[in-house]
Amino acid sequence: MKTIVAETVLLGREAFETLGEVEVIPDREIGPQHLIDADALIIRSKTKVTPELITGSSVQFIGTATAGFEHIDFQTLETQKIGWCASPGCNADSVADYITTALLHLHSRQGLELKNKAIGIIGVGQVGSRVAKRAEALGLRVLLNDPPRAAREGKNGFQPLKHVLAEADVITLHVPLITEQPWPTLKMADDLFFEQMRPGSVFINAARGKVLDSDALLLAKAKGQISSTVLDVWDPEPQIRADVLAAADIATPHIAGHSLEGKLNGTVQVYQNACRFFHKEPVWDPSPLLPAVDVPELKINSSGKTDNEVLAEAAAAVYDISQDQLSEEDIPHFDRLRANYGVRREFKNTRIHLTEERDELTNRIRQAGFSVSAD
Ligand SMILES: NC(=O)c1ccc[n+]([C@@H]2O[C@H](COP(=O)([O-])OP(=O)(O)OC[C@H]3O[C@@H](n4cnc5c(N)ncnc54)[C@H](O)[C@@H]3O)[C@@H](O)[C@H]2O)c1
Ligand SMILES: O=C(O)[C@H](O)[C@H](O)COP(=O)(O)O
Repeated sequence: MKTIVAETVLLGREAFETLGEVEVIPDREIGPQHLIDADALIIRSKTKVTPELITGSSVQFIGTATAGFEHIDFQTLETQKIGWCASPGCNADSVADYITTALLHLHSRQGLELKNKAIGIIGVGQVGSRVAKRAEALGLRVLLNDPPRAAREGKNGFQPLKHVLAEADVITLHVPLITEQPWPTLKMADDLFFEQMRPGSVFINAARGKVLDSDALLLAKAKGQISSTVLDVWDPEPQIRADVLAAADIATPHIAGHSLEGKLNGTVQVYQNACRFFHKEPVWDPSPLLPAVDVPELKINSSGKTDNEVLAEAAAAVYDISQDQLSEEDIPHFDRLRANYGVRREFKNTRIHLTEERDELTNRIRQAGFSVSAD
């Protein structure tokens, strides 16, 4: 069996060598010539699966080690009877850590009030539902919008978009990029969306760049409709727009899902699916390859501090989001920054020790994604 593996698939060679021959190729360079005699193609989001790439190849299975999968043309897969999988939820904790850190960063650095304010979560799937839990830990009232779920499960607990935009002080997008009716998300954050938002709100996009109409964001910002902007995803990537970058208070190179666990879970999910597809026994175990956690234990002197001050200290110690801040000089290096991204471990690996017993704070720290104990 021969597998073509995109270069940024973490430990892709190690995993797929247990099934046979592996060729590792830079993500954007994978071409039809590589797939002539390949059985499987394992990618992340930078490799676009188009008819030109796979027509005439011998590929039987394509796996993407990512949550999003709009880079795959499913009509061609169906016509060619090629099996596929994505990696649902692989990096949902990573994105939830990112959003929690971003909110706490704005709280500490820009005085963003979180307690008793409202957050509107657009798209309540793997990521959105985790963000909801974390947001409650920060004292935010949570408003949920997810029309596909509301249609399937009933409207209870979900609100119409217009209502969420009008009520929330923070809006965060966690929808897939969808171009078809009945619930397209392509440029869903347009002029009308921003007009309906509460003046002075915070806007966050860590979903996909094309879910946002960048010009509408710039206009909303110019009108003072938005107080702070957090952008992890861009339209286009990797040549991101300098004017949009300049409008973002927190600007990162599409790394919200790039925790070590997020990337590794993706590889494990595609490996297991490929094994099932080719009727092979999965034998690869990545756990001996995992490096030690940087901050396994964190002692925080909580006395005299608010819950969110303690949470901000914990979040910044585990993940300092300012290290990922993009500047205009970084634009030509966007892909490289992502490919060489350092090791970031998830909150859940860190145990927080408080210097005093505070039951409510202990619960909040746990709900924000950390382990916790009082000394
Ligand atoms: N920045 C990153 O690193 C990163 C990491 C992971 C995921 N993502 C992006 O975030 C998206 C969401 O991830 P997920 O794992 O939660 O996916 P998911 O499929 O579990 O959840 C998406 C949710 O959005 C809802 N939805 C669809 N259309 C909608 C609409 N028009 N309005 C409101 N809700 C709608 C769906 O019903 C679903 O509940 C992914 O598709 C991916 O594009 C980005
Ligand atoms: O959809 C996802 O899982 C994330 O956006 C992921 O980070 C995208 O994949 P990448 O561009 O990192 O290969």
